[in-house]
Amino acid sequence: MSGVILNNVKKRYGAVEVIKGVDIEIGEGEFCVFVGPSGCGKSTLLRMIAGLEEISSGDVQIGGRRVNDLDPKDRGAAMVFQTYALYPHMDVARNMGFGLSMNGWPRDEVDRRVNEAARILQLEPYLDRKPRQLSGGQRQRVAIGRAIVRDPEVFLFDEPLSNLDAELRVATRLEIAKLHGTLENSTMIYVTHDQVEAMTLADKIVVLRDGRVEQVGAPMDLYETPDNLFVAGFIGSPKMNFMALDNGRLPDGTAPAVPGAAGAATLGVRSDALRPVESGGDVAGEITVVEQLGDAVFAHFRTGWGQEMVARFEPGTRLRAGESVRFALAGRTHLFDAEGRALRAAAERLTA
Ligand SMILES: Nc1ncnc2c1ncn2[C@@H]1O[C@H](COP(=O)(O)OP(=O)(O)OP(=O)(O)O)[C@@H](O)[C@H]1O
Repeated sequence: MSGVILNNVKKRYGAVEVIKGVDIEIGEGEFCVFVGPSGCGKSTLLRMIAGLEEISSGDVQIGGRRVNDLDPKDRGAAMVFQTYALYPHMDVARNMGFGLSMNGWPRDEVDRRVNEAARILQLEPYLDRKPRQLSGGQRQRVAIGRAIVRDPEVFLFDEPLSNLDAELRVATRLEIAKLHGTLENSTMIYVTHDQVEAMTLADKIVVLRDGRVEQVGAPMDLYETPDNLFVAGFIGSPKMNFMALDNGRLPDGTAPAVPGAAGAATLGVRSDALRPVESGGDVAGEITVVEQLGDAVFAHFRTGWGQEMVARFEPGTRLRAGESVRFALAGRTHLFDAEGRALRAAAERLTA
């Protein structure tokens, strides 16, 4: 039993409340990602689980035990930080085993665990190198190794990829996903502001905003059925297109073919749910920028009422800035009320 439960957790710095009552249940072996914009409280929440920040009120449980008053080292959690903070004068093996040695573990057991972590992370060829002789990705693997040797119930990752360049970020992300597969039953909590990392790694995503949970769910549930405008706009790339509705009509007076639109304040549609048409359709505009990505073409266009939107075209489609385009809504559409809450009943598939 190594799940993590947060029960009405709050954090105050003086008079300022930065975590405003958070309830989350993370099952044993689950990979849970906290995602949200800068300053929403992701790191604070993770540090409260780790024991690096005091909990102002509420409970944190790890493996069924309330850990609020336990020292970080007694919580069964190991944290991997954004800056790997390796000891520059120690080789890789010493860096990984140092914490255990300091806690009086026998040499044989430290060596055994370091070798096992090095095997899992494919660091065996580098065990006697110093950190300066490693790439950024290898250094981050050593930092992860330092957590693995402790054999924790819960791994806590605080933006571990943000110091790596784009290519290494993808490679290390895949390694972390594999690691989760290898270390069966170990629960992982991972903080990022990058929704692509969240979508690709998580079993469960917790979307945070301003110290509160906006929605919890599996990646595709959040993508397909966001609870509100914030989650709809945050999850998915490119961002969902939003159009204001007035009595079911778009700002240019068009009534889009969406059941239930009359009661909604905002219509949301992803770039792949806009089907190009020669005439008629629901939305028209002029292309401003064309992005050729190889496996897709994204056309950014400006509608007659001056709104920037984006549509996905098939690979190889030839488009130019300045061209006029028209689209029918041809896929899942999302409707939101004036408070930004999803109106679920109307969010149904259309075959326009
Ligand atoms: N020691 C502190 N004293 C006062 N306010 C703090 C302190 N530490 C963090 N905060 C505030 O708490 C809020 C949450 O910070 P936190 O670092 O958890 O956000 P985050 O979501 O991890 O952001 P980022 O993605 O930028 O790291 C922020 O508004 C921050 O300014």
